[in-house]
Amino acid sequence: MSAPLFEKIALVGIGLIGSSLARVIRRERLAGEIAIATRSPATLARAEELGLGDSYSTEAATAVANADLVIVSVPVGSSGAVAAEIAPALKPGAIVTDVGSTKRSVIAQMQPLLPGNVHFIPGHPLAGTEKSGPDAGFADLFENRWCIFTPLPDTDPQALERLSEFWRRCGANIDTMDADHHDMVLAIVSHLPHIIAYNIVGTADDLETVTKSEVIKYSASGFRDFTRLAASDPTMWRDVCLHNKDAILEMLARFSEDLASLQRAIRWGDGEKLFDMFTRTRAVRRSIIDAGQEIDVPDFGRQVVEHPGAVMPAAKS
Ligand SMILES: NC(=O)C1=CN([C@@H]2O[C@H](COP(=O)(O)OP(=O)(O)OC[C@H]3O[C@@H](n4cnc5c(N)ncnc54)[C@H](O)[C@@H]3O)[C@@H](O)[C@H]2O)C=CC1
Ligand SMILES: O=C(O)C(=O)Cc1ccc(O)cc1
Repeated sequence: MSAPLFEKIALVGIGLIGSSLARVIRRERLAGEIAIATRSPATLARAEELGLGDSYSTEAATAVANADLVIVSVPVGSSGAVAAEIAPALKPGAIVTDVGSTKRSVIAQMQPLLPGNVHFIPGHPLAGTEKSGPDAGFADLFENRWCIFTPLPDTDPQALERLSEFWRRCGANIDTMDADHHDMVLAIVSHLPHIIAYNIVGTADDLETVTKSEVIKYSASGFRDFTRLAASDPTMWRDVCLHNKDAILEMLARFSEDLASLQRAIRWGDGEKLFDMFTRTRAVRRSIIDAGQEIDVPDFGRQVVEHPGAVMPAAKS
């Protein structure tokens, strides 16, 4: 049997993403040892019950000691606190990465605190569900999904290749881009859809006295799709909104302008404009499906994977 890719992997945070990693690392034998740390004793106990690792601690510093690869999978607003905790305990030469949904803020929080003798490579697997916690993870989560790295100017190519190989063995396809570009692309393909979902479900909930329980009774599949996204973890999405503020506000401004234009077309009975727009958007979905980007999502029908290249607005000049 060949040697594992890493002697010891430490997982800091063992929710949906951390526990999916634990499961695929075990299945693919990517580590000689899996050390798990998470802040909450109840979550840690559950991870142990599920047998996700080989050692367990509420102290991140304990888990990362002697680890060759450290993967931080916590809400992006906690990245700095985790970096401060692990910094003194990291092994020289270790690779430290994260999975956060925003990259500029994570880099700003972590990089200044990490020692210069480790390889910090920010990452983001574009794979997830609306669920959270250690029970929600599954080993196939990253299968045929993108993992984006936003390397820093001095990132060691060999460390990047080693981390890329790790994610490929987890089933992912690799892409690299700079952090600002990542944050803008993700704002439109992932952050705005969630914000729009939270908003529409909130509006429907506010109308509940008018509609009585009809929102639940008659919820057609369109509304149900929004409720799935709007059921996503509140802490995680609060942090995404606060930590990708600029890009999200820019995309929201564009979105609001386009919505006003749609509103005007409806008010003035401009059927041609509505038809043309709906025809254009139908083609976007077609091209995503043709690119092989449609996947199964556990217990919720079909979902279209966000692909960074698909709907990028023109760059600001
Ligand atoms: N949920 C999703 O679909 C995806 C999430 N992400 C990113 O992955 C990261 C983790 O998300 P999930 O696994 O979904 O969240 P989760 O809520 O399922 O798990 C978060 C874990 O972090 C732990 N934690 C929180 N603060 C901590 C701290 N200071 N020290 C140690 N542990 C701490 C929690 O106890 C929990 O185990 C987030 O940054 C999120 O943006 C990335 C891709 C998809
Ligand atoms: O559940 C869904 O549809 C998602 O879009 C999951 C997701 C959430 C956050 C990410 O940064 C990446 C993927």
